[in-house]
Amino acid sequence: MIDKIYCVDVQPDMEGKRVKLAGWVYRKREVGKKVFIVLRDSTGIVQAIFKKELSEDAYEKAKKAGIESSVIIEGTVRADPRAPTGVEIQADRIEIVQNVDFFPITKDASEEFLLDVRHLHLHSPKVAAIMKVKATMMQAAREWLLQDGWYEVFPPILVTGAVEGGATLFKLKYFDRTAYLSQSAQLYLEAAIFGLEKVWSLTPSFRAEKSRTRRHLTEFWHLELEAAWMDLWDIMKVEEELVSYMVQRTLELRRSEIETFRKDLTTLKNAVPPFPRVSYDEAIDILQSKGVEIEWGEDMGADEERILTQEFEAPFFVYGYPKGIKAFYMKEDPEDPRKVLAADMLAPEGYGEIIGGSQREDDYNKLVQRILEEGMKPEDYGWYLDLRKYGSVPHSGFGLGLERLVAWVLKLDHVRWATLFPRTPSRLYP
Ligand SMILES: NC(=O)C[C@H]([NH3+])C(=O)NS(=O)(=O)OC[C@H]1O[C@@H](n2cnc3c(N)ncnc32)[C@H](O)[C@@H]1O
Ligand SMILES: [Mg+2]
Repeated sequence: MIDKIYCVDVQPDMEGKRVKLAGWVYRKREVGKKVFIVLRDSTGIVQAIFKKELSEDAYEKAKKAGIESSVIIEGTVRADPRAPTGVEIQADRIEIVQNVDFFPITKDASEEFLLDVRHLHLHSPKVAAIMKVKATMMQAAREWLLQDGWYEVFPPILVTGAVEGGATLFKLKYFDRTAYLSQSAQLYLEAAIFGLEKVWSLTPSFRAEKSRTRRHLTEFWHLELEAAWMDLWDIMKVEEELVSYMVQRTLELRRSEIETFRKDLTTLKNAVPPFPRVSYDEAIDILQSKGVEIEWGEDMGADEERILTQEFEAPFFVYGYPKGIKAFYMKEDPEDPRKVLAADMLAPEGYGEIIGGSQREDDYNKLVQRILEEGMKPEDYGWYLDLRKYGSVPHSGFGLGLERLVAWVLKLDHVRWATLFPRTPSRLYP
C-alpha cells in the first residue's frame, strides 16, 4: 500500500508539512494559471491547488484530470480559510492512476439511472455515508449482543420450507430436489437455543414480494435473535434495549453523517427504553378514530401504520395481534385464543414496521394444530416439530430489518437506498 495519509488527516496545524494523498477527483475548476482539485477519499475531501509557476508538469496534468479520475497527489499543507475544509495542499506532483474523460453520473441523474449504474453510484460520498451508518449500526448491535451474552450463529440460507408464508418463497433446483432461499433464520435459531440459549444471526433473507413499496426488498439483511426461557414481554425488552443502543451509539459515532440526511434528531434521541406499547385493539381504535376504514381482525398495511406512527415521537410496540393475520409458529394468547403473543416494533415518522417478533408455540400438539390450520403439512416441519418433543421450553425471538432501521434513522424515501445493490421485483442487475 502506498505511504499516504487521508483527507481527514490534513489539518491546519500541519502548515508547511509535505503530504501524499490518494483518491478521486471530486470537483475541479480552473482560475487563471491555477487548477483547484477537490480530492475525495473514504474519509472526506481536501482541496489541492496546482499553480503553473510551482510545477508546470503537475499543472498541465491536473488540467487534464477528469471528474472521478483516480489520482495520487503530493504537496505542502497550507491553512486557508477559503478552502472547503480550511486547509489546502499546494500541490507540486500528481499521478493520474486512471483518467476519466466523462463520469456518467451527473447532477440531474434520475433515481432509476442511479440504480442502473449503482456500481458507479457507490463513488458518491452520500452513498458512502449511508453505508457507514449501516456498518456502525451493526457494530453497535455486535457490541450490545456481546456484552449481553448472545452467541452469533450461522444458519443455512438453502432451506426446505416457508417461515413467513409460501407465497413469498424463492424456489430453486437443488440437485434432484427443490430448495428455497431462506425467508428468515428463525426456525434454525429455535434449534440453536437448546445448546446456546441466547442466539443471534445476521443473514440475507429473501421474499418474492410483488409489492412495490418503499419498504420492501426481495433480498434484505435480517438481524434475528432467539432466546430460551423468554416470553413476549422479555423479548420486547431485549428489542428496545438493542435498538436503543444501536441508535444512540450510531448517533455518537456517525452524527455528522446522520445530520447530512436529517436535521431534527428528536425521534432518534427519544429511542430510549421503555418504548411506548399499544395493543392491537388500541391501535385499531386509534385508526378508526382518525377515520381509517379498518375492522378488528384486519392487518395494518403501510398506509395504516404510517397514520398510526403520527401518534408517536419514538419507536413503539404494537402487541397482541389477531391469530388470523399472524404466522403459524406464534403462541396463542392463553387469555384470548383469538390472539397470539406477537409484537411488532414500528418506527415513527411514517416508517412503520422495523421488527416482527413473537413468543413461539412450544407445545407439540398445538403447533401441529396451527400448522394444519394454516393449510400446511406437519411432515414438512418434522425437524421443527421435534424441537417440541425433546426438552421443549418457552422461547421467543424477533427479526429486525436492517435496511428499514437505517431508512428511518436517515429518513430515506426508500429502503433500496440503504443497501449496496438493491434487489426488487424489477431490479436484479447490477
Ligand atoms: N426471527 C423472527 O422472528 C423473524 C420472523 N420470522 C420474520 O421474518 N418476521 S417478519 O416477516 O415480520 O420480518 C421481520 C422484519 O424483517 C423486515 N422485512 C420483512 N420483509 C421485508 C422485505 N421484503 N424487505 C425489507 N425488510 C423486510 C421487517 O423489518 C420485518 O419487521
Ligand atoms: Mg412482520
